[in-house]
Amino acid sequence: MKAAIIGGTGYGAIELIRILHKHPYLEIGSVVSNSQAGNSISESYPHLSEIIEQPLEKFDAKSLSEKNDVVFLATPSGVSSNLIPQLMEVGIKCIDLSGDFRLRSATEYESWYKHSPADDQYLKQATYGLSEIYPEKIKSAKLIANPGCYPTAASLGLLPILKTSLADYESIIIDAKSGVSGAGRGLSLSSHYAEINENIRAYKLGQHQHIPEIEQVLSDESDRPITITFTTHLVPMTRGIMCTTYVKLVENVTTKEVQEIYSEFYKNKSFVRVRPEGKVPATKEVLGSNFCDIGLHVDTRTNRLTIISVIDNLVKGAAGQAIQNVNLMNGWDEWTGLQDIPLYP
Ligand SMILES: NC(=O)C1=CN([C@@H]2O[C@H](COP(=O)(O)OP(=O)(O)OC[C@H]3O[C@@H](n4cnc5c(N)ncnc54)[C@H](OP(=O)(O)O)[C@@H]3O)[C@@H](O)[C@H]2O)C=CC1
Ligand SMILES: CC(=O)N[C@@H](CCC(=O)OP(=O)(O)O)C(=O)O
Repeated sequence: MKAAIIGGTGYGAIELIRILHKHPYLEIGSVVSNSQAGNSISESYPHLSEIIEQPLEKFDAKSLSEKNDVVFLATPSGVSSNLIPQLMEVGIKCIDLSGDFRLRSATEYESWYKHSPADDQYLKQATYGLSEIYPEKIKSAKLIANPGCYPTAASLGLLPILKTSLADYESIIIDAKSGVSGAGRGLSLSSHYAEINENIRAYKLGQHQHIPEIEQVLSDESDRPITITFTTHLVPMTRGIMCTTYVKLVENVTTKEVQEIYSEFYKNKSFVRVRPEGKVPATKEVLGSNFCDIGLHVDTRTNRLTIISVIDNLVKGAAGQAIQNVNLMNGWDEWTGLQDIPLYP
């Protein structure tokens, strides 16, 4: 089968290309670039020279659907809400890496994303692609809203405890850190070397666009409205997200008992690794891979659970999970094309 990628010279697209290069059943059919059509991808990314000399194309929904079986959109927020209706009209399946189809409520787009939502009829057709939680819905989906990077790490870390009666649902605090590639390839003052090197900065306090996304999935899965305190930090590394999440417990339980709940919850999920008691993961332990690693600690003095969840923002947080979803949609093994062990050190 063939895949088209839109947003061709962005980081999400380049990560899709890296994974698809090794995928046995899915090859790159088209790469669309707004800014570089007519050039080869290796002109923008010399590390691909003589490996992938894909010519970059202009967007044309009909021609993409004739040459490809699936389209990945790795475009900035506000772009795929216009492109996906055109692609769905010509009958091609879409996986959107942006946030344009993740929220169900159109009004939330105006307040959190500051742009108009996609047409309601298309919003309604989107399946939220958190692979470990919604595999059955993903299998039959025509449009996948691939989860955001922070929501992937935060939700996978929180859901097992929220599915028990042990959590105080009003007590959730997520302290999140991301490497700079999370902001994409575009230049900005905050990712300027002198601004981020040897520096840590909290940003978008109380305003991050991932707040409603995380609240939506947590509320859906625990059958009650959940609100969170969520603070993001930019840290001086290239890739990686760590969410340090705090939840008050309403009963006395030990770390070992919570660890067993998590191991049971993820027992058949290849990409979520729950660390044994006393061990917590670091971002480098998932670098370049599709893993989400989770470590747990119950402070018996405060009866508070600390959850550490780490992912590579460009793999499990974007391109890797998108490929995992296409694997599910086609009945292929979830691991297909995603077998890489993390790059270490
Ligand atoms: N970086 C990350 O870790 C994650 C990113 N995401 C989301 O995935 C999407 C892609 O992210 P990322 O690749 O990092 O972003 P980048 O900024 O690196 O790339 C986006 C690409 O989209 C294309 N583009 C820019 N403006 C337009 C436009 N107006 N119309 C059409 N295409 C345009 C450009 O490529 P070209 O000119 O070649 O078309 C650009 O390079 C974003 O929505 C992002 O929020 C989600 C999870 C994690
Ligand atoms: C480090 C950094 O800036 N990260 C970005 C992640 C954005 C992202 O992935 O965007 P969507 O999920 O909304 O598509 C941010 O915090 O806005």
